[in-house]
Amino acid sequence: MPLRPWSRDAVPVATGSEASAFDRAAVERGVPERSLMESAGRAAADLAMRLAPEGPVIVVTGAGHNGGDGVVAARTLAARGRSVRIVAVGARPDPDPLLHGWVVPVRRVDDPADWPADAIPGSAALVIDALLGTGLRGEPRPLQAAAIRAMVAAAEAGVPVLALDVPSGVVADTGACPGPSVRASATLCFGWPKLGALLEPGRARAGRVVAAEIGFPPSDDAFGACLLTPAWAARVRPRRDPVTHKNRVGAVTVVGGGEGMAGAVILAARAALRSGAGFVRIVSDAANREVAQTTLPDAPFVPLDSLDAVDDAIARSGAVVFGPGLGTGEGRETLVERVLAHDRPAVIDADALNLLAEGRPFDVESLIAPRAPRLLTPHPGEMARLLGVSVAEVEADRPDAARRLVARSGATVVLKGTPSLVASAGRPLGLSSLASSDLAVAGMGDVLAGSAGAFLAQGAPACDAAGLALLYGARAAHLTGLGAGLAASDVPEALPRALGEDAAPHTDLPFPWLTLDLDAPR
Ligand SMILES: NC(=O)C1=CN([C@@H]2O[C@H](COP(=O)(O)OP(=O)(O)OC[C@H]3O[C@@H](n4cnc5c(N)ncnc54)[C@H](O)[C@@H]3O)[C@@H](O)[C@H]2O)[C@@H](O)CC1
Ligand SMILES: [K+]
Repeated sequence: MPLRPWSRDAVPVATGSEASAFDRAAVERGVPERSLMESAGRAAADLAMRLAPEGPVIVVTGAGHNGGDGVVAARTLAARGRSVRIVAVGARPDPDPLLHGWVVPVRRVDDPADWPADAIPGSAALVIDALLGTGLRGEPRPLQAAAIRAMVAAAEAGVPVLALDVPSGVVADTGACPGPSVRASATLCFGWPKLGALLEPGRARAGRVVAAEIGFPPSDDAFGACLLTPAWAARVRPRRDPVTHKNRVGAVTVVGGGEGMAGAVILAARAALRSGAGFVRIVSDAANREVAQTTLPDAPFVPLDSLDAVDDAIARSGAVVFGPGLGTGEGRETLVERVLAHDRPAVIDADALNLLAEGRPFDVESLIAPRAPRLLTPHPGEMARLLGVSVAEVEADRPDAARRLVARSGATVVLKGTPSLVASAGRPLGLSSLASSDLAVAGMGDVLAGSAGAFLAQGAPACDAAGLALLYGARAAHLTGLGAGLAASDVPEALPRALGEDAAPHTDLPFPWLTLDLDAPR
């Protein structure tokens, strides 16, 4: 199973506005706009020839620079002997100077009420969508909406669509689709992947996301987000010294599991062990002792009402995982106070978050300026409770919700979902590159919390621990080969294989300009 996505490291991700500001700054410092467009269009022609090695290509162009990229791609394909036609939507110069004198048939369409049915024939081998890029403002106007609908119809008839920079109709800042939007089989982003192609609903429209180096200056710290990839994980993950002992490689205490909820702590504890922790303790309801010790004899058991023993377990640990299956019944406040009084890196999950959301005994603001890193791992429902908003409001702007919880808590935040996000003060927003519907199964949150706890205990900063747990957990799930039949308890067993994989990320795209090759969502 080839390791995907391919990249050299984490990949900077630009919103449409950041990309436009960066474009302008590059041009102001003397980078010729035409040379950027030339590289963009030629990369598009390279990818088009790979996606459709033969047969006619239709390029749908708009009036802006996205359309210009499309004209360069059309001219390059024509110069390489391919049959290509432009469908020009809105004004472009005639003849277009970007054609460099090559003759490419152009069909102009100006009337939204009269979209020619044969403009995009079902016999086309590929449609290139160069209608709207980062310049889209508001809902596509009637003419552009008609062109988008024609491209959607072509996609539904089985013609592959290659979108340039962002599928037309998708807002490059947010992934929102205020009107009709193109369904691309692949999207080629110029310079950097656009945030809107990585966040839903834009992600589902973008298909495979490929990014190309086209001659921009370095982007150091210019953008607010980055894609966390397997190549990044392999670089930052903690590794054991050859000479060491069990307490030096990460001791974790998992605190959770009210009566009858032993499964959650066992999953988290097993995930911590399988993520490389050298010593894992379980603190849980006394009623769970037998099942915990039978299922996971490796982990010493401490009953959670023996508060002095709990203190002792935490004091001996490098990190705490607090909350899986905990329950929010009476008396839990004392435990919250006791556990969070420790100067220990902590993953705060599930019912520990629900207790904080109710201010029992204090709220997330009291976590600010902790002496040790805190990692909060809410799903959208828990996030909504913590912020006092609806789940719909969280889903409407997930990066904003994650950043707001960071501002309120001072902690690092993982907002689970597609994709899961990692937010931390002063760091770009991390997006997990390994989302899959296979992970939508009960107990995956417990596995994530346990795994993140293990990376924290091994010395990773909270944001790295979060990203590592997301990526290795998802990769482990993939390696099981169980698809939609995956159970959370399968994942810890596959974590060592994911962590031990020495395969380099793989791509079948042989282009020197390639900076990212990310599969379509499954
Ligand atoms: N400026 C640069 O340095 C580079 C820009 N590049 C390309 O340029 C694109 C951005 O170019 P532009 O800023 O010209 O913007 P676009 O080409 O994305 O869009 C602008 C055009 O869309 C129209 N438009 C905007 N909102 C609309 C709506 N709601 N309905 C219908 N039409 C609408 C505008 O009237 C204008 O004609 C990028 O996405 C990328 O493809 C690349 O060539 C790389 C270099
Ligand atoms: K486009």
